[in-house]
Amino acid sequence: MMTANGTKSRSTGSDSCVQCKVVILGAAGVGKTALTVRFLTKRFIGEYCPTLESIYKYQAQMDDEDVRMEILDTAGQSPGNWKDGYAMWPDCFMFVYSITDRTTFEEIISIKRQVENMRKSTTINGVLVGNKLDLLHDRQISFLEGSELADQIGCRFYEVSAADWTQVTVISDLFCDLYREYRKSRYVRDSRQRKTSSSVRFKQAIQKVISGKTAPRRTPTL
Ligand SMILES: Nc1nc2c(ncn2[C@@H]2O[C@H](COP(=O)(O)OP(=O)(O)OP(=O)(O)O)[C@@H](O)[C@H]2O)c(=O)[nH]1
Repeated sequence: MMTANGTKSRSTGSDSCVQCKVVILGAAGVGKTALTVRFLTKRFIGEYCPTLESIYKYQAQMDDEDVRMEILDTAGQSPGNWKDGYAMWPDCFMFVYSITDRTTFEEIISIKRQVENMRKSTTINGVLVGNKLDLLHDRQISFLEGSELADQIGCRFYEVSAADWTQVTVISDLFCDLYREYRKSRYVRDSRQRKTSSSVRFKQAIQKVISGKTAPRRTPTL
C-alpha cells in the first residue's frame, strides 16, 4: 500500500524526486485548509483565517518513489474570478465540497467546467472530496450523489472529515491517490511520446533510403 510518511519539505536538492503540483479547489469554508493542514501536520486546528492563497511544499516516499509535492490551497472564490494559474499550474486537482452544504456541491460542476475551459481539455487528474463527514446529522449530500458526481467528472471519490483524527490515514491516502492518478497519466503521455518519436525516426529513415542519402544495408555475401 502506498504510504505518505514524509515530512514537510526542507528541500534536499535531490534530483531523483518526482515533482507533483496539486491545487485544492472548492467553495469558501468547505475545509480546503483544514484538509491540507491535516495531511501535512496530522493536526486539526479549529479555526483558520480565510485563505487568500497558500502554497505548501511536502516531500514523501510514495510507492517507493521520492515525491516532492507542491500544494496550492486556494481562496474559495467563484471560478469566474480565478487566476489562470489555478487551472494551468497544477498536475492534479482536488475538488472539495462540504457534505453539509448543497451549494458547495453544486459549485463543483462549474469549477470543473472552468478548469476544462482554461486548460482546453476534458482530461483532468483529480479526486472529488466530500468533507465534514463528522457532521452526519447535517448531511445534505448523500454518498450516492457524491459518487455519481465523481463518475460524471471522471474523478475518484472520497468522503472524509478533516476534524476527525481517526481519518488521518484516509486523508493521506487521498493525497497519495492524487499522485497515483498523475503518475498514471504521465506514464500514458510518455509512452505516447515514445511511440510518436520512434515512428518519426522510422519515417525519417525510410525517407533517407528513398532519397538515396543512406544506402540500404546489404547482407554480406559469403
Ligand atoms: N466539523 C467540521 N468542521 C470542519 C471540517 N473541516 C473544516 N471545518 C471547519 O470549517 C471551517 C472552514 O474551514 P477551512 O479549512 O478554513 O475552509 P476553506 O475551504 O479553506 O475556506 P477558505 O479559505 O475561506 O476558502 C473552519 O471553521 C473549520 O474548522 C470538518 O471536517 N468537520
